This record gives sequence, structure tokens and C-alpha cells, in this order.
Amino acid sequence: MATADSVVRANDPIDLTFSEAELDAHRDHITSFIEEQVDAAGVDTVVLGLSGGIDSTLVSHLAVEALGRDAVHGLVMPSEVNRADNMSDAERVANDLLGIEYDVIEINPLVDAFLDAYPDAEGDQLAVGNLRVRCRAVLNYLVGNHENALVLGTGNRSEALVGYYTKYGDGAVDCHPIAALYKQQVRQLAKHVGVPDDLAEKTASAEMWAGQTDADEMGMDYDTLDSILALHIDGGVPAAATADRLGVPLDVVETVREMYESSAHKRAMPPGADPLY
Ligand SMILES: Nc1ncnc2c1ncn2[C@@H]1O[C@H](COP(=O)(O)OP(=O)(O)OC[C@H]2O[C@@H]([n+]3cccc(C(=O)O)c3)[C@H](O)[C@@H]2O)[C@@H](O)[C@H]1O
Ligand SMILES: Nc1ncnc2c1ncn2[C@@H]1O[C@H](COP(=O)(O)OP(=O)(O)OP(=O)(O)O)[C@@H](O)[C@H]1O
Ligand SMILES: [Mg+2]
Repeated sequence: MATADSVVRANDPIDLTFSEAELDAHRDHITSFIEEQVDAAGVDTVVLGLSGGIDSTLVSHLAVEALGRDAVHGLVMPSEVNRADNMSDAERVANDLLGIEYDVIEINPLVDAFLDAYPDAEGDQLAVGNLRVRCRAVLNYLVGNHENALVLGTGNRSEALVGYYTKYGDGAVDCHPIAALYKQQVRQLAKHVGVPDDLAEKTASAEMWAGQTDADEMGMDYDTLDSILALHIDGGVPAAATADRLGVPLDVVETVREMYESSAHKRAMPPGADPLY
């Protein structure tokens, strides 16, 4: 894992700033999408995890715009590794910003029960971190089943392209409202719809273990990752030209390509030896 000192930052990241008109168009498109998904499923409500981070803050905000506050149920699910200020921000979003119903559910007892059942995994930071994420997915679907609600995903384009999420964890959802937005565009749209700057500008963290940040783990900040994705992966610009253009070492661009390729399985249905459907 990279340390804070070794996080790569492009000298000249590309500008992915939306115009006001584009922000309005994305806002309309995403709220319509949420309405359509709910209608098509024949349900009235949605549920999602609230982490105090910007992805869930934006999606919950747009869900309230689409469906009204009574139709959105938040779950704040602290574990022993979550920072208290993130959990209080999650409650602030539910209470002050949106006025939605929410529950606070501690997941430590669930995680401990799994590790009691399979103690070999104890101390395996990644496996236990993914377990925490998957415990939240189970709770999302418990509430979703009980309330006849769709589970809203909060994954953005940057995370999806490099597989930076837990398979059947935060990836286990019924739809992906902000799938088109690179991370920096999530922040732009959040500010545009009125999310306070301190929430929109927060350091992104999966909080799978204490002190984790996305930039430290991936070895680059999101402006750099987004630039490489937009130019090289989405834009088809060759790796060397992308590295030159952004002012980053070639191996950083190659690392992103490797993350993209090795995570293809997360963006596909599980293969069958024969067609399953
Ligand atoms: N080629 C392949 N074809 C089919 N399946 C394949 C596979 N390679 C692995 N797999 C399966 O996938 C599993 C590995 O995937 P997975 O369990 O997801 O685990 P993995 O990708 O190793 O870890 C999850 C990553 O996402 C990050 N994350 C997670 C959750 C939230 C956030 C956030 O930003 O909030 C970030 C986390 O920090 C970590 O870097 C393997 O154990 C195996 O079961
Ligand atoms: N402690 C938590 N309680 C409830 N939901 C959570 C918690 N931690 C993560 N989640 C859910 O998992 C999702 C994925 O986490 P992720 O960190 O990518 O997004 P975020 O926290 O909303 O934004 P950021 O990436 O900026 O931290 C969250 O959007 C949220 O829905
Ligand atoms: Mg987070």
C-alpha cells in the first residue's frame, strides 16, 4: 500500500469540470432514473447506507429530490474502525440536510459473529474489511425486503472502472444512480445541489480499516486517477502519451490499466459453464 508521501498527483490533471447546464442535466437525468427504477420495480421506497462520505450524501440527496423524503430510508452502520466525525456527518445528512428516517445499526457484533465462526480470517485486514462492507449489504437487503424498498448504490465511474469496491458488498445493490460521474464530478454535482462544502470536499475513505484513505491505498489522488481514466481508459489515448500529457510516471498509467483489466470480473455477471439465462 502507498503511504501519504507516495501518493502520486498529476502535475497537469485534465479539466473534467461540468458547466452549470451539464450539472442541471445530470441532476435531472439521475432523479428521473431513480423514479423510473422505483416505478419499474413496483415499489415506493429506497434504502441506502449513509457513511458521511460524499457518494452516499449525493445519492441520498438526489433520491429525496426524486421521491420525497418519506420514501428514503438511511442506514448508518458504524463499526469499531469508523471515525466518529464521519458517523456524526452521516446523521447530520439524514437529520439536518434531508430530514429522512434512518436507523443506526452497530455492525461489530455481526462482524465478530462471522469471525467466531471462521477465526482463521482474524487479523486479515482486507478480508475483515470486506466482511464489514458485506455485513452492511446484508442489512441493506434486510430492510429492503422488509420495507419493499430498492437498495440504492453509491458507486461512481472512477470506482467502477478500477474495481475499487467490494464484490457483493457495496457493489450489491439494485441500481447505480451516479454511475456516469468520475469522483471529482460527484463533488461538483454535490455542491451544485446544495451539499455543504465541508461534506463535498471530505477526504474519500472506504473506512474498511482504521485510517484507510482511497488515495493512500490506490497510490494516487482522485484528480490523477480520473484524468488517467478519462484519457487512457475511456478516451483511448495511449499510455505513454497519457503519462506525458498529465506529467505522471508511465508506470502509474500502467497500474491503472492493470486495475481496470483485473477488475473486469466485477463489472460482469458471473460466467456460467453453460448459459444460465
Ligand atoms: N478474475 C476473477 N474472476 C472472477 N472472480 C474473481 C477474479 N479475481 C478475483 N475474483 C473474486 O473477487 C474476490 C476479490 O474481490 P473483493 O472481494 O471485492 O476484494 P478486493 O477487490 O480484493 O478488495 C476490495 C477493494 O475495494 C476497496 N473498497 C471496498 C469497499 C468500499 C470501497 C470504497 O471506496 O468505499 C473500497 C477496498 O479497499 C479494496 O481495495 C476474490 O476473492 C474472488 O472471489
Ligand atoms: N459506516 C457506514 N454506514 C453506512 N453505510 C456505509 C458505511 N460505510 C460505507 N457505507 C456505504 O458504502 C458506500 C461505499 O462507501 P464509499 O466510501 O465508496 O462512499 P462514501 O463514503 O459515500 O464516499 P467517499 O468515497 O467519499 O468516502 C457508501 O456510499 C455507503 O452507502
Ligand atoms: Mg466513504
